[in-house]
Amino acid sequence: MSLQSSGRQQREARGANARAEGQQQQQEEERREVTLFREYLRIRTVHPEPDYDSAIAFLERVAIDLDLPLKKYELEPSLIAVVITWEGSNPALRSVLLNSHTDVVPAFQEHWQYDPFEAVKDAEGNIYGRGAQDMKSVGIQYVEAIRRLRDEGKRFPRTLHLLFVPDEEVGGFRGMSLFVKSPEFKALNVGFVLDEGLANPTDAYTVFYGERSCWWVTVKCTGHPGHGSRFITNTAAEKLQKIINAFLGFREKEKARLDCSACMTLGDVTTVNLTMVHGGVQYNVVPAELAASFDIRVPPAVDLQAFEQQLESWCREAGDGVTYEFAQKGMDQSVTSTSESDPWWGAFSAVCRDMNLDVKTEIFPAATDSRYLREIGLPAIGFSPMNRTPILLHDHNEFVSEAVFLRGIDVYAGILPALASVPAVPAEQ
Ligand SMILES: CSCC[C@H](NC=O)C(=O)O
Ligand SMILES: [Zn+2]
Ligand SMILES: [Zn+2]
Repeated sequence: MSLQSSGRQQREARGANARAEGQQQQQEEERREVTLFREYLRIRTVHPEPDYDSAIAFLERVAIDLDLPLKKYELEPSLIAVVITWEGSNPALRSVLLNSHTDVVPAFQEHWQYDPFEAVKDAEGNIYGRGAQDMKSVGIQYVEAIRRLRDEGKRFPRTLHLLFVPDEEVGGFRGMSLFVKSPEFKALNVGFVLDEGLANPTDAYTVFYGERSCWWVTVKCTGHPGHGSRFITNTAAEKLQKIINAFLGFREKEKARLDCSACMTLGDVTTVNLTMVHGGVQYNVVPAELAASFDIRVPPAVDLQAFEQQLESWCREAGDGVTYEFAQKGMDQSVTSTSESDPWWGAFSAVCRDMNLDVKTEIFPAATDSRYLREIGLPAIGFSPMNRTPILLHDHNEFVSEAVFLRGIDVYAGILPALASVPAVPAEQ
């Protein structure tokens, strides 16, 4: 038997130590907000088989504890949206929707310092778990901010709805996409939405007012087949080479544009990634068909018609028999107003200023459920209040510190009253 303990044993030992420390600290002083957050992290709502039943049971307990009504809406068998509502003093006004998704992406245990579903808190107070940033923290921060405001006896004119949706991490097609089209959603009478954002490693907080369109495209190249020992003309591979060069050449240019400007962010440029290649039969057979799939993200400022013409011309120039097909083609480019004269943004930004939060507005680089809400004309802001935190969503060792998590509750306890007190906007008068 080796004297050296395996990586797994070391991890387990570290986990046990941290757990022991965590438990000791918890017995002494852990705040209930943190305990609730860690409890939520331990629920395995992880794809491909998320345990939504346990998440719903957890939310039912949260609602009872908050003394607020909870409603469940079945979007598809076993896919349920949960809404917890704090009614405003003037429920005729449009409501504020606080959205979060309950599902999380898979975690590869062997790359984690601690078990991704144990919610270990280390000696520095960092809480590790899949969903720590994306976005179980946010769901609990909404809950705890509301609890605090209610405990203080506050009440605001506008209704606040806490929405917990499934399926976001696999596109929201069976989640938010269905929910926004339902009469039950319409009945929520939503006027403004807060949804997820990203951590920011600096002192600043990033706030997202739009997102890039997601295009997933497969380019199919056909050509002459034949024996692998010959110079066959007009092959699928030569066409594929031109396609890859054109797409990745454009990628280089966009990357250079991002790298050479300090004020540009990922959301301002187009990214192109070759994510799959398909085709071929055996070593000595020149294939009649090869295909490449690309994940392309296009900023809202780009003319989508012109961009598609560009793709079309790259395919034409690659030769005959080159076609493309979309698996995903986001066409909505709505962005939410960040004009100080906009009543919602005005309220949000004013309260951030009052709290001395340094806010940076950006376009979200990937896709969130906000796109379904913006598409039906609702203003939506992506905001996960995590500054001084590395961006670790979907990454190994996802964590947020206890201090940042708790500060985020203070931040919402400032923002929610401002949003729920926005005076009647013109459409409501
Ligand atoms: C367009 S469906 C995919 C949605 C996914 N959202 C989070 O990572 C993304 O790839 O951005
Ligand atoms: Zn998310
Ligand atoms: Zn995610």
